[in-house]
Amino acid sequence: MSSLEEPLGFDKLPSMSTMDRIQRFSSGACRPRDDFGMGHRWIDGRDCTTSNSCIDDDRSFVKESFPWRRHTRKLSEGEQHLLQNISISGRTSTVSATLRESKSFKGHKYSTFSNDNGTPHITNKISKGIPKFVKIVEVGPRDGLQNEKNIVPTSVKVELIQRLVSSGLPVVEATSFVSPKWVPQLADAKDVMDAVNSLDGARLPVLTPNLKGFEAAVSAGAKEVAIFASASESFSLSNINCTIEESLLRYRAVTTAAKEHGVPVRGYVSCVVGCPVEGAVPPSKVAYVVKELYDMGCFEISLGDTIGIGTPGSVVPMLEAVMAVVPADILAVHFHDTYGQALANILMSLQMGISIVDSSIAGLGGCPYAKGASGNVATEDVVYMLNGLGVQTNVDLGKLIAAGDFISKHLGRPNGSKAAVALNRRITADASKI
Ligand SMILES: CC(C)(COP(=O)([O-])OP(=O)([O-])OC[C@H]1O[C@@H](n2cnc3c(N)ncnc32)[C@H](O)[C@@H]1OP(=O)([O-])[O-])[C@@H](O)C(=O)NCCC(=O)NCCSC(=O)C[C@@](C)(O)CC(=O)[O-]
Repeated sequence: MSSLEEPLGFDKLPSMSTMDRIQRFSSGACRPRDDFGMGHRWIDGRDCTTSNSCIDDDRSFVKESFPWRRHTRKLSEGEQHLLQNISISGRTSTVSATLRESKSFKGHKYSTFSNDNGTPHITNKISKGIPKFVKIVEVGPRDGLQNEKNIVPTSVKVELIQRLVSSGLPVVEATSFVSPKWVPQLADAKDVMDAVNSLDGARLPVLTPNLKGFEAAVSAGAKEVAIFASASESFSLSNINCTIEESLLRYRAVTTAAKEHGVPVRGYVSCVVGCPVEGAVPPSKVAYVVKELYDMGCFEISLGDTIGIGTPGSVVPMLEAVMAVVPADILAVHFHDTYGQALANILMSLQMGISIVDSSIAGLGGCPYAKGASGNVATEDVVYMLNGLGVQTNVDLGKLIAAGDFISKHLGRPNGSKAAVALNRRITADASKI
């Protein structure tokens, strides 16, 4: 497939049905860890043995993990109550007293999906396995801006980074030390780093495509770097002008130098489900590149759906293949939202044990070498969803929205976050009970 027209589905991927895969990875579907030769960290809060059973004996959950199966059994009184209140037929959901509001934003409220009156089963089944804390890696100042045609002044980039850091984000990717001929927008990387180096409260990694970039980054004061490989040969060539194997060779040089300097290295793998040129990318290829980056010492590896083409149907087998070769807790997911699938993919990834999510303020972004791909999932939308799930991020949504408005205003376009737009317009006044 050479266009972005069709979503990748299981028909393009080997064996095992969607249901089987998803259920296998639901927190309730404990599996023998010997299958994958890994520890059991990936199943959050549950201790699973090699006999495919869980110590907390939640076998019923294995059968009943997902809502589409609910109709096969009799609902409890509480469950019926909840379902009645979540009216699918209505235009807006009317979840009422069963849900408790818990957060406020700019004087109006938005809720956390927290259930307190006799409907624990459904909620537990959906949220079990989802981590209590998710680390958000903000990529807006780098991934978000790299594709902007008009050069954004350094002072605006710096203010954006300051605002993002002050919102509580633990990691803000600041810029890239790449060739200015390839990405002119980030030619001011050194100046940006000079201005933000002294900021406290967040790590500020930068992208480095080779040793030259790494050395420039370190001299500019970067304390963490990221290398970026691809699971697609074509994308590797168009993005960094070398094959996958050549890139791994370069990155080995970078990770070796980084070890000497005591600089942590994050790894990226692009095109983890699809490539704009090659179409579907086999999960085994993604797993291969991930393992290479892991073995060369990357402390964290981000899986990039560069063109935003993935659905839970293609993301699950990809994660399955990757989790077979590296531990889930070093993995991050990085979804572009071209097809509006990013939040669904994130939710599924969380249910599979991922606890690090990349996102971009106001949904900015797109790769200059992946034409047609839109921005990353908006950080505001991710935080809104996680708040709703009761997952901690330590991010102040109000400050985040202000940061998104700031950069959107500068770029002269509407904020790409739906949550930000809704909360700004206060159109959620009534929906705040949802
Ligand atoms: C990798 C290169 C440099 C190869 O580019 P090249 O042209 O093959 O490099 P070269 O080694 O032949 O050198 C050519 C010139 O570039 C210079 N050069 C060489 N390296 C650097 C450097 N680090 N910084 C500054 N200058 C550099 C070098 O000094 C030389 O300068 P000249 O002698 O012509 O004056 C180039 O292809 C490049 O910079 N690519 C980066 C492209 C990019 O940033 N793409 C967006 C990244 S986003 C992404 O990958 C996806 C991600 C991470 O977001 C996740 C996802 O969504 O999937």
